[in-house]
Amino acid sequence: MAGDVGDGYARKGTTNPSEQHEGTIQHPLKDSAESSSGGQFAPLLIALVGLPARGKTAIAHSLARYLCWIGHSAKVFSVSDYRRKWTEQYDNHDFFCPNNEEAMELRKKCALEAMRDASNWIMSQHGEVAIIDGTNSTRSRRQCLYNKFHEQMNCAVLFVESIIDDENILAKNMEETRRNSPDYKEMSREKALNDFQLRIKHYLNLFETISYKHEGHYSCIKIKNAGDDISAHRLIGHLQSRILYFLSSYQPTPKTMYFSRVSVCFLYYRFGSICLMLKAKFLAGISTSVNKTHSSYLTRSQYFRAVVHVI
Ligand SMILES: Nc1ncnc2c1ncn2[C@@H]1O[C@H](COP(=O)(O)OP(=O)(O)O)[C@@H](O)[C@H]1O
Ligand SMILES: O=P(O)(O)OC[C@H]1O[C@@](CO)(OP(=O)(O)O)[C@@H](O)[C@@H]1O
Repeated sequence: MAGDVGDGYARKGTTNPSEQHEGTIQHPLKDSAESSSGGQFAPLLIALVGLPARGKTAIAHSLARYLCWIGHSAKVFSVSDYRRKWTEQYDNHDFFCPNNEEAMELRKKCALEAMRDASNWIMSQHGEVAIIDGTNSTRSRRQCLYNKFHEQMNCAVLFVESIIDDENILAKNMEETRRNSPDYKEMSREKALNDFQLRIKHYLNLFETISYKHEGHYSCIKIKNAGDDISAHRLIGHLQSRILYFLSSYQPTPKTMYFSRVSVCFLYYRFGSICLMLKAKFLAGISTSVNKTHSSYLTRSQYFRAVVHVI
């Protein structure tokens, strides 16, 4: 159906992405036999799947960093960014209630926009791996993604679902989302956690995990409880295997990075190598000292004490 974003929705607006791409679209790489069948050299669309607080955004960005690192152009299209573009400051969980028709329309519009931008990026900028970061929580939404990117554009499509049923991991993730999400920056901790719980409850009414019975033709990776378990289904080609390899060893632990500014004085010009040696020693000293004494975040004064200790 033209403009159908899944969930039985046909968009009425004028910038309907599927209107821009009537029929089959040819990617610049399509001439190769591999790409024409959505094979291993075709552009790849990765769609994250999962309830809120399942690590989708973190996975999407880590994957994009990894793919760029190994030489592929990769870009994340985050549905929540589109939502924030169209809405005022987030009010409360009612926005995610399936009975909230106005919000449902807007959410579908955002999903369509993310798809449109991802496909434009693939087509006009020769993007190789577009990653759609959204809940993609129903079978029909996934069908819509598949129709657009595989059937119409001949891209390979890979779904990556993150599942968490471990209460401790979930509680930790919810706390982190509460702390970092722009949605909750104006809310007290208690109110935000409560709201987030209700938001997840709304999703639970409609959410459908990827079912191999009904969706067995998709390429799919499922990650359970932050990597305790990982399974793959119908992966195609080298790139998807590398993605599986990356995700199998991916550990979502928070990392802290310390930056230190070291100035090189005029003596550098006269005693260059000695200065460089001192600089290296200084940096190594800071990191050893910091690692020895602090396993997590440092306060400003702890940091300066560590620096003074090294000097
Ligand atoms: N593979 C993973 N499984 C579970 N949790 C993860 C994973 N990767 C990251 N996380 C953690 O999940 C929390 C929420 O992450 P986020 O990416 O914002 O979730 P979502 O996009 O699903 O709402 C973060 O604390 C993040 O460190
Ligand atoms: O297609 P929908 O379900 O609206 O998904 C996008 C939504 O996912 C949410 C759900 O909480 O974030 P996220 O990707 O971080 O999990 C919302 O921020 C965002 O608007």
